[in-house]
Amino acid sequence: MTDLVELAKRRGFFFQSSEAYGGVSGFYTYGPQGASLKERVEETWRERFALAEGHMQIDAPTVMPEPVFEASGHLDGFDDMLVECAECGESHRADHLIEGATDIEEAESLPTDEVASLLDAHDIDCPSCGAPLAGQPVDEFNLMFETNIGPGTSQTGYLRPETAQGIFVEFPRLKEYARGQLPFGVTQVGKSYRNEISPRNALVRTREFTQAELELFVDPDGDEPDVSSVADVEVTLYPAENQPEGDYVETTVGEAVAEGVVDPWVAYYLGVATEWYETIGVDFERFRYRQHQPGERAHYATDCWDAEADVSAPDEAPEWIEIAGYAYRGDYDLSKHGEHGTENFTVFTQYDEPKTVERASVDPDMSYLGPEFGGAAAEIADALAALAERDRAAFEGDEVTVDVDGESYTVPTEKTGFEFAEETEAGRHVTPHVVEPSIGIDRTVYTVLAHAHEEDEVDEGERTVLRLDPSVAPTDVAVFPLMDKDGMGERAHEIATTLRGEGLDVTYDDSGNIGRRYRRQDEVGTPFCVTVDYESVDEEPETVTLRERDSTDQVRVPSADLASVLADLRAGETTFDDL
Ligand SMILES: Nc1ncnc2c1ncn2[C@@H]1O[C@H](COP(=O)(O)OP(=O)(O)OP(=O)(O)O)[C@@H](O)[C@H]1O
Repeated sequence: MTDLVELAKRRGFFFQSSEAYGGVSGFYTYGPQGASLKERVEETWRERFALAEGHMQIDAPTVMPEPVFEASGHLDGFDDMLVECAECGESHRADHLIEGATDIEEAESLPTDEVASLLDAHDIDCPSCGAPLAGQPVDEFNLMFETNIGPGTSQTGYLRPETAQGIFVEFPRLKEYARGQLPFGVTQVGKSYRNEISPRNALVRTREFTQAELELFVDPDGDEPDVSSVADVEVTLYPAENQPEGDYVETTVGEAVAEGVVDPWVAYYLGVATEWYETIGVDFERFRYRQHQPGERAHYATDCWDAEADVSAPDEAPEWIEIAGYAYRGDYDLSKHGEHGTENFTVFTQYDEPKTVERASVDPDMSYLGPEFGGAAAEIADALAALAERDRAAFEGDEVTVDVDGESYTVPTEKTGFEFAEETEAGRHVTPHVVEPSIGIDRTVYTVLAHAHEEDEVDEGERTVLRLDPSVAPTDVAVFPLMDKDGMGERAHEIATTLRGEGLDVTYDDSGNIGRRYRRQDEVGTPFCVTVDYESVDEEPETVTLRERDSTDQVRVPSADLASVLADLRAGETTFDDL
């Protein structure tokens, strides 16, 4: 990681923020190259996950009030295990220390006291100063950043730990925009915040990061998805039962669905995602979808697969990081907001044909039931309502008997308010289930850089090159005058301006010898360089040298054709060899 992080800093991809004040860990600034690369990765995501799929996009606030996170479960449960070193005061993820020192894979799912005993039993030391951590308490630490909304402490708010809540909370309005038709999808790209105990590995674990999330709302009793458009997409799967040592399964999305290996909705998005990862230049030799172990999944999720990338440097041991999660989340999110919020989080789905349904009901209150019913009137009313729904015949006699907490109560039937009717229903209210592709943009950017990063030999000697796909490279083309004299500088400026006018991102560089300039562009991943030389200014019609980054091959191209040649090369409609 260090070579890449050093290159990223030197060439303006990313660097630690606020270094003038000593820096603060877990916060990174994207420099000129990185900001552009990140923006392009986000843009390609939007094109594939929102525009091509016909989904909505929203942009919700990053601060949300406390009740949102009470409902979502983050306030109670969004914790990591913290152990602090008594010697140096550094904080560490206790579960990560256990995983590093033992065969235990998901220490996160163990109780804190057990993790504390494991720290003792395995004589685990502080990674920062080497002092023993034995005897130190392990605590649950909530990862949300808390803030006050408005002056005083009147209202507590939190920085959102995931963009998803902004979508769930607005569901009652969003469903109107979708005209109440399921399935429909809502996307959002934006910042999320987690007060990570131990931020590390540059962009991989930060305290402020960008997520791109899609929440697809589906009818749990509706049709299965049509995966035909991505059925042939090849995927490398690492199913739960094959972990940790077993084989990967090389298959297609279509086969994975046919064989029941992946939930069909999740599989559809693994297909969409794979197409997207290909466009941004992820190396599939170092990429897999790993299924969550049952104990690792959130209790409400029925299937979840993480996209994982190996971001190790060449010749180093693999270093797998999670870059995204693709999950079937059931109705958990909307049910919770339905229970806590004041709006309706269900959707009315219309049947193809109206249906006749039987409705049986009882008096919902029954507070008139006297002391002989032990003050259990409300519970008796509930039990009778449930009985009416499942067994209408129980109300045919003069009395009806129900059990409440092991006690039997007999109520005169006329007092139950039992009613029965047949009704015609046009549809029903359902709480949609959620299918969620949740992508970390920063980890994706990091993967794209790690997979593009190479050292190779060219005529001019050893070089560092980023073989970035032209669709995400921060600069489309660099324009150089061979020397800034004899009109070459002026022509190069004019050509740069013309190309900018065509919508290309162009760098102009006239400093240092030409070899050095090529090398600089190779290091930031610029796919093509144009050089204006003596031949260019002397000959009619004017030609320039076009150099390709990966092969370092050069051809002469008429200046007048440059914009269209570059457009074709970027779109993959022509190759450099064809020129
Ligand atoms: N601290 C972070 N820094 C950068 N990206 C993050 C961070 N936490 C989460 N992400 C990104 O958001 C995505 C979805 O978030 P999710 O809640 O599934 O992550 P997670 O499983 O908690 O990640 P981890 O287990 O690595 O903490 C992740 O796949 C990752 O790409």
